[in-house]
Amino acid sequence: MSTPPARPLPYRVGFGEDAHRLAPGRPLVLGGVTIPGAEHGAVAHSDGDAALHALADALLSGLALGDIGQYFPDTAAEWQGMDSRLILARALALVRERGYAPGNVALVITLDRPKLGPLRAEIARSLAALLGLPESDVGVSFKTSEGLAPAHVQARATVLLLRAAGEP
Ligand SMILES: Nc1ccn([C@@H]2O[C@H](COP(=O)(O)O)[C@@H](O)[C@H]2O)c(=O)n1
Ligand SMILES: C[C@@]1(CO)OP(=O)(O)OP(=O)(O)OC[C@H]1O
Repeated sequence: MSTPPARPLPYRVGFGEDAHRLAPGRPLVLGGVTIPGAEHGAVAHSDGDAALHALADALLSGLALGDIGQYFPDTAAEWQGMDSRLILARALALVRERGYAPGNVALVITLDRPKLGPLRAEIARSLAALLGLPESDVGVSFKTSEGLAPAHVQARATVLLLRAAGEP
């Protein structure tokens, strides 16, 4: 996929989002964490981790590198049930190859149930490890849809990309 070389800006900002319908009898995975006791999980080709999909798209968008569907088509049998941590790792590699690295990230997950607040630290720790960031640079927020979309999980992410030291 040919993309024009990024201008060597010292900072770049990216934004991504993802949503999945929820259905009973499947796990709910968010930020690489399987949510204990969740009665509904994401309907998806992969493991349906909307938080990692939003973060991966945020990384890609900061350098105009398209979106995750271009790298992992949801029609390809090889990605059926895939661990979305591989998607985030690929987006991170593409960003790093171009001389950038995440500075900090902000993630909002919209989910009516279950309450994710008790898992905030675990989710932030998981994301920090996947991104190679301190937890203090990983902002994780939770919202409900106020009953508008109870069978739906959505995530939105913003990332600040920093030009790596020593890059020309
Ligand atoms: N799955 C969720 C959703 C929300 N929270 C917490 O509830 C607060 C209120 O959410 P509203 O959408 O009604 O504003 C929110 O600020 C979160 O702290 C949660 O823990 N898990
Ligand atoms: C992750 C991929 C590929 O399995 O599919 P889904 O798991 O359905 O997720 P979505 O964000 O709808 O599309 C992106 C695809 O790359």
